[in-house]
Amino acid sequence: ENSGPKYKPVTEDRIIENSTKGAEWLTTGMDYYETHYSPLNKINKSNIKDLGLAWSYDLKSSRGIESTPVVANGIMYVTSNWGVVHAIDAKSGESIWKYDPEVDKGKWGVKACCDAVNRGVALSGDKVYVAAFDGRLIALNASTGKLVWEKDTFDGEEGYYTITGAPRIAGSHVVIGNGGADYSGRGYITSYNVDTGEKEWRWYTVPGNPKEPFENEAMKKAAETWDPAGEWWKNGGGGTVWDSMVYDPELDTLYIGTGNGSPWAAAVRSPAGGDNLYLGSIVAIDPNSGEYKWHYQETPGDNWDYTSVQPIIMADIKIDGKLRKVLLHAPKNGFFYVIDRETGEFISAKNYMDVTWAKGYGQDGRPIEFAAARDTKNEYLQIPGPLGAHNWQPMSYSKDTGLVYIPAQQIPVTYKDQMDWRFKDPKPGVRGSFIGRDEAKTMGSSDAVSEFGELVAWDPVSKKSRWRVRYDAPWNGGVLSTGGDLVFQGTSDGKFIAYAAETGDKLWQFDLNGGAGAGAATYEIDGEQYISIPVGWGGAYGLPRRVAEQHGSGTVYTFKLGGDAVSPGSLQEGTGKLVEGVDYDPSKIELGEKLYTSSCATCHGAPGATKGGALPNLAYVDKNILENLGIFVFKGPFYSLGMPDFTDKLSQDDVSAIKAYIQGTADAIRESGGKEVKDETVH
Ligand SMILES: O=C(O)c1cc(C(=O)O)c2c(n1)C(=O)C(=O)c1cc(C(=O)O)[nH]c1-2
Repeated sequence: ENSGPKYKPVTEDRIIENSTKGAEWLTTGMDYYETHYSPLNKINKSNIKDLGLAWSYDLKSSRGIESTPVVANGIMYVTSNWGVVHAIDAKSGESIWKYDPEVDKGKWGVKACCDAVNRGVALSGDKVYVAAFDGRLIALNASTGKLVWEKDTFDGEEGYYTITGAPRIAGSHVVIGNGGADYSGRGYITSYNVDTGEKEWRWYTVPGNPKEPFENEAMKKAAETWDPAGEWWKNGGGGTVWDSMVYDPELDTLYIGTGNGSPWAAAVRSPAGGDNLYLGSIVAIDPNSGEYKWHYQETPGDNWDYTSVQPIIMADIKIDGKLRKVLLHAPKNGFFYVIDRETGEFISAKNYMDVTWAKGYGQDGRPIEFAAARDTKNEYLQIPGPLGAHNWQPMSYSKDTGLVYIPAQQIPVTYKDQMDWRFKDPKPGVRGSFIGRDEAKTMGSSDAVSEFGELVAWDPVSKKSRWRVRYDAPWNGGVLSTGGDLVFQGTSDGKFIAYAAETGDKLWQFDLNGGAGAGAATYEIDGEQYISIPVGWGGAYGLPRRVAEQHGSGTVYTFKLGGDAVSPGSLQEGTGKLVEGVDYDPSKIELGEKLYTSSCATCHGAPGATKGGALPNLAYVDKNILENLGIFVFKGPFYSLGMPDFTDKLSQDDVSAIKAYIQGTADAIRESGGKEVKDETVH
């Protein structure tokens, strides 16, 4: 069937060998260390001005693209929404095959806390592995795209689980976690045999019912750090492993980052307090047995949606004159960690962005918190907010400069605990509760502090930044660093930029068809170096709002020296005109706002807050759509694209109230001369 050259199996030796050459990009983070760094240097400071588009490839998608391309045997593997895999000729940009797992989007879209995204594939042997949004781990023949095996990693217990992360290979095991901690859900990872797909082991990240036998010693220990009066176990407790895992073949250890608590408010989840292990932690696991080795908890007793799932990098660096095998980590909570990956020993933690929840870390590796950040009565200003000082966008560690390049941001919120909150008790006005979210916090915005983005060049040894580039807006893309002394980053305002790795001087820039999020990859074919970035605006911040004016179809842009391909255009999304003329009863606006907050805000944002992100802002839709809102809300024409069905949740009267709120807001904005409203619906 395969007409091309024979596919050379991807092995551990080959990944290790390639890490010093860089001709291929064999794991989502380049190699096992997941540095997002390549030694390739044909494209460098002296010739970067000649970098041009070699080819572009239309992913035919409209939501966030978050997958770093993986390149082996001249084939690039990129995923788009819901877990669709594209195999592309990495030199020409021609399609080789495409695999669509055909997720039932109407059924699963409602469970997307943060857009129906996918962060890429793993390669092993002659197979490529992807996890579909609906929980299936899928093995495909890497040269033909034919299905080899697939497993339901939810084992039929769907709840509110989804998968957005890339699987990782650890020896003969392929391991995958899931998302769902914002909707309850008990986090776990599962291992399958790479060849047969046979299930090998499962490791839960938080304990179950303390009255029942624990799965293992680690769960027993963990249960001592939760208050049983919190009844977290009835609904899950959180700790989902929805993004990073790294594998060290030398130590034969898998490192996972765990997610936030569910619900977010610690005082509701575990009233007597406690660290609530293993939330907000890095945990080392033996990939052969699935047994716990050690953990380090970055955010004890998470109270702020501070996931530790953000990309983990392995490095071997000198600290106090001694070469240490470490993990480098910049989770949501704003601190940069260096952890010994042999022992789990805490080496250092220092904030890389402003934080209002902790003053710093003690020698014991515990944060010194500010009391206000656990105030259960008063509203407080939380920095970082729930989208983090750094989210899933890959950071990069350059072996040449010794710096970590962090796509950082500040998105503050005001938080207030909802102490009377109950699991799965939908109420008008409780954000996201009609689509199953479990937060137990209300959120607002503050005029005292601003949102912005920053590219931070961080020295993990001196614990200081060497340079910073400031952006007006947050949610900028992942970072690639190269042996050409270059750092590449896509931005939320739709640029692809190259900086000098030592100084942060801007050297080159290219206009994209929309805001970028995914990290770039680089590889070499026939003596030429290529740099490739998949672009598609979305994700948690981008779903309801946008930064760039332009918004295009998901597109892979690939560059080379002297490239002169024609750049793809962008679509003009919507009219950009406030909706006008829908009849409504002004007395219903107040109820409408509450119902909107419970049902619509997570995905569509506040009406009029921006002109819309990957999904439309409802103050800017066509009059016909708002007039006929009921058609869309009850298993309507967008259901098959992932729009929830609000049957049994909203009545026709409720829909009228929501219409009144949207049209009323649009009218108010128009009357005020077009001033955008504040978005109180962050995350
Ligand atoms: O708690 C979870 O299980 C979970 C899952 C996900 C996800 O799977 O994408 C995100 C988050 N949390 C989250 O907190 C978050 O900020 C986030 C951003 C994104 C994204 O892709 O833009 N996903 C997620």
